[in-house]
Amino acid sequence: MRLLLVTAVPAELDAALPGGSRAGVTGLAGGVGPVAAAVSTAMALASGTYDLVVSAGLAGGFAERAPIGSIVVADTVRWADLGAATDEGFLDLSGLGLAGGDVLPTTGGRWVTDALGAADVPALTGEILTLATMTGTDRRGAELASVHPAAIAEAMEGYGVAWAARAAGVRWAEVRAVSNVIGRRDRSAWNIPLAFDALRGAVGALAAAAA
Ligand SMILES: O=C(O)c1cccc(C(=O)CC[C@H]2O[C@@H](n3cnc4c(=O)[nH]cnc43)[C@H](O)[C@@H]2O)c1
Repeated sequence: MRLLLVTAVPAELDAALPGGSRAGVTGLAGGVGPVAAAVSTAMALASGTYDLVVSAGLAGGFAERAPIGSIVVADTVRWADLGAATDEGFLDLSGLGLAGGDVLPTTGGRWVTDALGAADVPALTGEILTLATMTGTDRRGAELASVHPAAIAEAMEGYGVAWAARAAGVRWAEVRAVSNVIGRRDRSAWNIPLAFDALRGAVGALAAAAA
C-alpha cells in the first residue's frame, strides 16, 4: 500500500508523521484551503504512484457530535460553502442549476476504519464538511449543525484532496483530530497538543497497516 498523507500546514505533518515519511507513507503539507489542497494533491499524484490519498490534520468538531481529542473519519465530504448566499438561504451548485460540488462518498474510508480498528484507535465516522471560511461564530456553527445533521466536523481541505484524487482515479479518505469546538472563535480553547497526540496515534495505525 502506497499512501499519500496530505495535511494543510507543516506543524500538522510533523505531528502526524514525525520525520515526514514512513515505510509506505509519504507526507505532504499542501497548504490551507480546498484550492491549495487540490493543486498540491494533483501535483503529487502526477509525479508519484499511490494507492490511497488521506486528507489529515486538525478539525473543528460539532458540539455533542465530536469532542476535542476525538478522531473523525469521513464517510462523505461536502464543500459546504460552495454556492450562493441568497435572501432565501444558501443554494448549493445544484440549487443554482450548475454541475459539480456533489457530496463525495469516500472510496478509501473503509480501509482507514479497518486500520484504525485493528490498532484499537477509537474513531467517529460521519460527514466532514469542507469550508473555505472557517466557522467563527456560534450562530454560523448552529446554522451548519442544523443544515447538515450528519456532519460531525469541519475542516478546510478534504474536498479539494478528494476532488484531485477522484480525477486521478485514486482512492481517498479524510481522517482528522478535533482540536476545537465549532462556533465562536476562541483560540485559547483549542487543545492542539491533545489533538496532535490523537492524530499521531491514528496516522501511526494507518502507517502500520500500509507497511
Ligand atoms: O496555532 C497553532 O499552533 C496551530 C498549529 C497547527 C495548526 C494550526 C491550524 O490552525 C490548522 C488549521 C487547519 O486546521 C483545520 N481546522 C481546525 N479547526 C477548524 C475549524 O474549526 N474549522 C475549519 N477548519 C479547522 C483546517 O483544515 C485548517 O487548515 C494552528
